[in-house]
Amino acid sequence: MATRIGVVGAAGRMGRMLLATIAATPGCVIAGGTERPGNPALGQDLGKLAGIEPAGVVLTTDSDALFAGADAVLDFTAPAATATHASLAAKHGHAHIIGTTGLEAPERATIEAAAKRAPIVLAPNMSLGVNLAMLLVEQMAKALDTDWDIEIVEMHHRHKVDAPSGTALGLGRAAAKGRGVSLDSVAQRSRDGITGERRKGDIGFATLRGGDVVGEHRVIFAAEGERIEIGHIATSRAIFARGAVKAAIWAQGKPPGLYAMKDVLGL
Ligand SMILES: NC(=O)C1=CN([C@@H]2O[C@H](COP(=O)(O)OP(=O)(O)OC[C@H]3O[C@@H](n4cnc5c(N)ncnc54)[C@H](O)[C@@H]3O)[C@@H](O)[C@H]2O)C=CC1
Ligand SMILES: O=C(O)C1=N[C@H](C(=O)O)C[C@H](O)C1
Repeated sequence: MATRIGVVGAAGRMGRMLLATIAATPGCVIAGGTERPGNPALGQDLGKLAGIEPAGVVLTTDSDALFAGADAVLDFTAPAATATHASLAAKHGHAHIIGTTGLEAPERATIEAAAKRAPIVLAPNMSLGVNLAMLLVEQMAKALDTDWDIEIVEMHHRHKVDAPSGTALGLGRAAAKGRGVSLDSVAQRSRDGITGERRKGDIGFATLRGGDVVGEHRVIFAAEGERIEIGHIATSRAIFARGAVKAAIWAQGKPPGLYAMKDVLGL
C-alpha cells in the first residue's frame, strides 16, 4: 500500500517542492493539498501546481478532510496555521510533519498537546547536513569553555518573515545544551547602539536577508588567537522536502509523540 501524503500550504515555496518530491518518491502518492481561502491557485491540479504531471487531485481549503484522508500531512506554513493543523492531526490520529518556524510558546503548547494523540515530527530544518551540524555544534560547545565566544550568522531570501531563523535558534539550542545552559539565559538575538562589551558565555545571533538565498548558517567559535567555524549552505529546497517525506514514511505506525529529525535520521 502506498503512503498517502498531504501538503498544507501547498502553493507556497516549500509546498510546491513538497508536492514534486512526494510524486517522485517510490511508494508515496499525493493525498491532497490545501491553501488559505482566496489563494488564486485553489481548484488547480496539484501536479500542475508543482510543475509536474497532473496528479488528479486539486488544491482545496479543506484541511480537516486532508488530515482525515492522508497517512501523513506535511506542514510548512505559518505558526497560527500550524497550531490549528496540529489539532486536526490529534483529531484524526494521523502523522503531522512540521517544518514551520517562528513558533512561540502558545503554538508549541498546542503541538505538545496534539502529540499525545498523533505522531508529530517537528524540526526547524529537515536537511541531513544541518541536523548533523547541530550534533557537531553540541559536541564542540561541550568541549570548549566560555573563553570561546559563540556567534551564529544566518542569511535567507528577502521573503522570509521570521528572525533569527528556526535553524539558527536550533543551532543555538544545541550549543547551549553542550554548555549545560538554557538558550534563553544566554541568547543575544540582535545588537544595536552602545551595547557594552560582549558578556562572557553569551550566544549571539546575526540575521541577513536578501535576494533568493535558500538558507545559509555559520556557527563561529571565536577565542584569543584562533577560531573554529561550522557552516551549512542550502542551494536547493529539495533537501528540506526530501527530509520531510522521509519523516512522513518513518512516522507510519509510530505511537503518538513529539519527534525530532534526529529520530528520523537515526543520528
Ligand atoms: N524545517 C525546514 O526544513 C524548513 C522550514 N521552512 C519554513 O516553512 C515555512 C514556509 O516557508 P515558505 O514555503 O518559504 O513560505 P511561503 O509563504 O512560500 O508558503 C507558506 C504557505 O502556507 C500557506 N498557508 C498559510 N496559512 C495556511 C492555512 N491556514 N492553510 C493552508 N495554507 C496556509 C500560505 O498561503 C503560503 O502559500 C516558514 O516558516 C519557513 O521558515 C522553510 C524551509 C525549510
Ligand atoms: O524560510 C526559509 O526559507 C527557511 N526556513 C528555515 C529556518 O527558519 O531555519 C529553514 C531553512 O533555512 C529555510
